[in-house]
Amino acid sequence: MKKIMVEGQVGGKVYREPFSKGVLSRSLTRAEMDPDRAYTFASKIESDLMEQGVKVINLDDLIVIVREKLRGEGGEIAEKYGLWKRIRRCDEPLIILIGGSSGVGTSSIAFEVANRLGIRNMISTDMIREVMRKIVSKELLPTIYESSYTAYRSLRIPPPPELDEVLIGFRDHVDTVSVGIEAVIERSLKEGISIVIEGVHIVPGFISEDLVKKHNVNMFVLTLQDEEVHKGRFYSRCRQQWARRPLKRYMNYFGAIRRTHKYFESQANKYHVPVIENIDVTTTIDSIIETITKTYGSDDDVK
Ligand SMILES: Nc1ncnc2c1ncn2[C@@H]1O[C@H](COP(=O)(O)OP(=O)(O)OP(=O)(O)O)[C@@H](O)[C@H]1O
Ligand SMILES: O=C(O)[C@@H](CO)OP(=O)(O)O
Repeated sequence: MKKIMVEGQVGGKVYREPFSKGVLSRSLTRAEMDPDRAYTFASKIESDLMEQGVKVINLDDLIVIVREKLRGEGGEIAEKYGLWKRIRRCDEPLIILIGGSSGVGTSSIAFEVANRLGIRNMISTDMIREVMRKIVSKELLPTIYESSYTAYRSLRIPPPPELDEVLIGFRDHVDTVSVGIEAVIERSLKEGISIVIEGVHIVPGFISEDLVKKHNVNMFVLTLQDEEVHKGRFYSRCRQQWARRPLKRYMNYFGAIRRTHKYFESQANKYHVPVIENIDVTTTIDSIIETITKTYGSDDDVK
């Protein structure tokens, strides 16, 4: 039996490729459909098209057929599938910035959001900091050789006693790493690459306004009001086999980390950045997706 061909366009050039149940089911699993059900659903789509004698189907028409069939099986997956498709087909890249004090869950949430939206690029600000450490000397920028919550220890000029030295150090540290973050955002925008950037250095007010005001650049701050829950996150992470960062260090500096946490909240409020209490992963993800959906419209907005 001859395969159905799917016809699309890339850069104005028409291409054709065989209909693949695997490709379609992967899109459906991103909309949180169970993998087995997704493959069965994709097989049904293929057999329906074959019964209708379809030889070539346009990609846009295929997406409409899938979405209509999903609506018949429950709206939530249809909506998530529609959002993902809109993001993938949008000309502009989606840049998502997820900040928050150490341990609130920025890495974990960033990974989940990237997966849900089918965004293949993700980078932590820790990694950006690591690169910057190779480029500048400790003498020139001593605070980036520290953690964000210990940067005060390397301030070249100790702050006046009336100021909070932890925050002065944190600001100096973040301000420097923000230069690297802006470079990643600018490159992503120039190359049209959607990306998720996460970490303690994503602080409202430290990244250029010209970048964060763009409608396809979305910043979020994660918080944890309950200090015991926050502490628990360090226990949970340090229990994981791959964890290399010592629990004792975070506990020793937990007071400083909480001061940066408070600073995140005040900066987010000052710059009107959405603050999400990261108690439950699914709720956090849904909250981020809901905000982004406003950028990309809902299913009904699409023709
Ligand atoms: N909503 C959540 N519910 C339960 N556990 C969570 C949640 N979010 C993250 N965690 C867990 O909390 C721990 C810390 O999360 P994560 O490493 O993402 O924090 P982080 O903010 O990236 O910390 P750092 O910036 O120091 O790397 C991990 O073990 C993670 O699995
Ligand atoms: O600087 C920090 O706050 C954390 C962020 O992950 O990095 P580290 O504790 O590994 O220095």
